[in-house]
Formats: sequence, C-alpha cells, structure tokens
Amino acid sequence: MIRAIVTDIEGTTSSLSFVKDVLFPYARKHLGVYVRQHANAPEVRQALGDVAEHCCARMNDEQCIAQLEQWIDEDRKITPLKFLQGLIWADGYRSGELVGDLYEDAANRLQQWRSDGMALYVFSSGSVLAQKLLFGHTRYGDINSLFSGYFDTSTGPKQEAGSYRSIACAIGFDPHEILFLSDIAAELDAARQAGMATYQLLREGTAPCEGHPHARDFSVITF
Ligand SMILES: CSCCC(=O)C(=O)COP(=O)(O)O
Ligand SMILES: [Mg+2]
Repeated sequence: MIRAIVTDIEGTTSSLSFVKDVLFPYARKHLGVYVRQHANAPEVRQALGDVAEHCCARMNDEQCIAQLEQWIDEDRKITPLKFLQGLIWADGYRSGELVGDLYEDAANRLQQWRSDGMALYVFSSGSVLAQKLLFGHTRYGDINSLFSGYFDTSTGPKQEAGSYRSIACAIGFDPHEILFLSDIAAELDAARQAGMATYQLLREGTAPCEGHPHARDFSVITF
C-alpha cells in the first residue's frame, strides 16, 4: 500500500518552461552581482570553495562566477550552483518578480492526498531552499505545509538508486510504500531499482518512456 509520495518539480508539479525560461535566466542575470556583493558571506564562500573543489582547481571569485555561468548554460545539476541559485531566487520571490509555477491539477491533488493522510515529500535538483521558495510563492499561496520533507542533490544524484534508498531510510517508509513522480525516465528507473512505485508525468513535450505507468496530469494518477 502506498503511504508516501515523493515528487519531482520541473516537468512534474511545475512546467519545464518556468525553470528553463524564467528561473535559470533570472539566476544567470544576477549571479555575478550577487556573488560579488555577498563574497564575504560564509555560505557564499563555502559554495565558491565547493566550485573549486568540484573542478579540482585553485580558482578566484571571477573564475568561479564564469564556471557557474557556464554550468547554468549547460543545465548542470551541481550542488554549489543549485545552492547559489536558491539564494539568488530568494530576492526574486521576495520582490514579487518571481511567482512559483504550479499546475492546478498538482495543487488540487497534493491537497487531497494530504487530507487523505498521505505523507508528501519533494526530491528536486533545486536546493531545499529553492523548493521551499517555489512552493511558498505560488498563485495558490504558500503550500509548504502540505510537505513533510524536502530532498536535493545533497542526498545524491536523481539518477542513482542509492539516493532513493537514502530518502526511504530518512522518511521511515519501506521503498514499496513510496510512490515517486517524475517526467524523467532515468530518475524513474533509479527509484524503481530502489523498490519504489513510479509514475511518469507527461507534461507538454514529454515523451512517454517504457516500463512506467504514465499520466498526463496528477488528476488521473491511481494506485
Ligand atoms: C526548485 S525549482 C528549481 C529546479 C531546478 O533548479 C532544477 O534544476 C530542476 O530540477 P528537477 O529535479 O526538479 O527536475
Ligand atoms: Mg523533472
């Protein structure tokens, strides 16, 4: 019996275009100024140190900024980039320039599942801060109270079964009691390898993959 649901964000609860055409360009535009202005903040220093460590190189701040900009252009899911993006998006949500995108069917079904006693979690490449910001600033209001926990790449890559085993362990459910929702075949394969049930969301432009049930939106998911 399914007792917990873990959901991806981009292409699942929220549109691909919001992430690619709104969030990433916003971070790209503000990254340099943000890092220079906050260069002495401990969390920014830590992130820049992690960039250099990832590159196995000694790098000054400007070299780190150039590397981070390149990673945004390549849509790399590297933890210090994701961490800094979350900090930068916070300003955009605070000012009202960013509104967290959330499909209406996802908002309704998440609410219903929670009312039915289902435990709900998020697993996204976006940092935990970025996840809370998105769900905290939707046109349906702040829906963070629906979620019991959040996971990002600090738990592990989304294409590796071990990440899903770690999530199951952390939330205290057997993998067979957990349903994982995503648009990406490699993520669904990894979750199933860990023993989770899966559903592929077929939002705009997503092609169905083999071996997983699929749904055009949250309203038709059954388990
Ligand atoms: C938390 S919203 C930003 C999502 C993001 O940065 C990203 O790279 C998309 O990752 P997902 O795992 O949700 O597909
Ligand atoms: Mg996705």
